[in-house]
Amino acid sequence: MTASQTKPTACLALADGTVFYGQGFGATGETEAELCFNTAMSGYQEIMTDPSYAGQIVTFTFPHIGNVGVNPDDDETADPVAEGMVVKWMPTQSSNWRAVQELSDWLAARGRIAVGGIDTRRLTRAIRQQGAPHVAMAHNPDGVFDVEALVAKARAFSGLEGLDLAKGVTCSQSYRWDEMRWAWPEGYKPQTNPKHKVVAVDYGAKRNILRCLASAGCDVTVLPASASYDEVMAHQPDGVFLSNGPGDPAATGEYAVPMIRSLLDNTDIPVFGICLGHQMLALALGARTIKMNHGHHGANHPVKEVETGKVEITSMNHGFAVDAQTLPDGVLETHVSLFDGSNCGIRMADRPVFSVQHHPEASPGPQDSFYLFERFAASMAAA
Ligand SMILES: NC(=O)CC[C@H](N)C(=O)O
Repeated sequence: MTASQTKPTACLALADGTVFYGQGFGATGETEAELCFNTAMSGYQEIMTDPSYAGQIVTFTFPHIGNVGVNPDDDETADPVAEGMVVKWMPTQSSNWRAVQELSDWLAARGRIAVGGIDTRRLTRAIRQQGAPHVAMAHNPDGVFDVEALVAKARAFSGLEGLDLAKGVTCSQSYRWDEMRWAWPEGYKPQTNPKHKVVAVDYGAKRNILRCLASAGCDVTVLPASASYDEVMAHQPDGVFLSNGPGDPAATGEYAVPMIRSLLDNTDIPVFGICLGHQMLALALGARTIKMNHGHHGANHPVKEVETGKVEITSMNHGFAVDAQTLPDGVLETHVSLFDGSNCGIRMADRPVFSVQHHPEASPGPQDSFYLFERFAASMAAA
């Protein structure tokens, strides 16, 4: 029997009333969220555990999801933070020497709903056309759904605009990070003696970003998102790192921006930001952020470094973007997306203060962007 002939056990309702039926896996129950699509062909576990996906359900355009199972090493944080997943084919039994659990059991243990047997191509077209929709999703083994109630739930979902979700995924206390990357760009020598004291502000940091900082020679102390200027400076950092994270940058900026502004006004220490951290820095410098239609979520996004003309293939996950038109004098646009020309990087013209929209830590994805960590380390060495 194909999935379409089997009695549906999961239902996905879009706010416009479109309904998709499929086979549920993972946890049972209901959830509502914004729906996005991710085009990466690998890394589903890293995607599901990327804290930046809080408040979102991910549609995977690659059809074979779950086939390599899950393992504890690939988590970007302790639990999945994406609300749920939508896939084309039901996961088959996993086959990989690293797998310790099936995707479905892993999701069930973590309370995350998934649906398979969905026409993800049709769904992706709908997301592109209407912009990331608000949806409600239910998994019920009895196959009984109150579709009208689900559509109403989807309509009632507030959306991500105005939501500070970083406070829900940041660490509760400061901690040290010293684990290194496991794989290296060709010819790269890991820095085993940390030289630079770095405070990493955690808006929802992925572990592999912290590993990359450690591998570039940073002695990393991670602080909660709400850390004040005084709390940051108490660590006497050589540099400050601003992490990725979920939700609307303008909302998180309400408390993050004053800290970053104080840092820029009162010190000349290097600052490096990634994704939400990039947006925080841009806001602190006086630029604005905007909601994108359907965002960028994938592992093959070409980004051009303006100064060199060099193109890097990057990993992306963002639904908001820095509006390059609003960058003030003295702040340069350093990187642009070759998909749609949107801003992917900035730097202050006269100081080692810079940030990028993409995820240069390469998990998942290639290693083209690792130079950014080395650039941050070099700017601290030069300071
Ligand atoms: N990965 C991120 O840090 C995402 C940043 C922000 N939440 C956005 O959606 O644009």
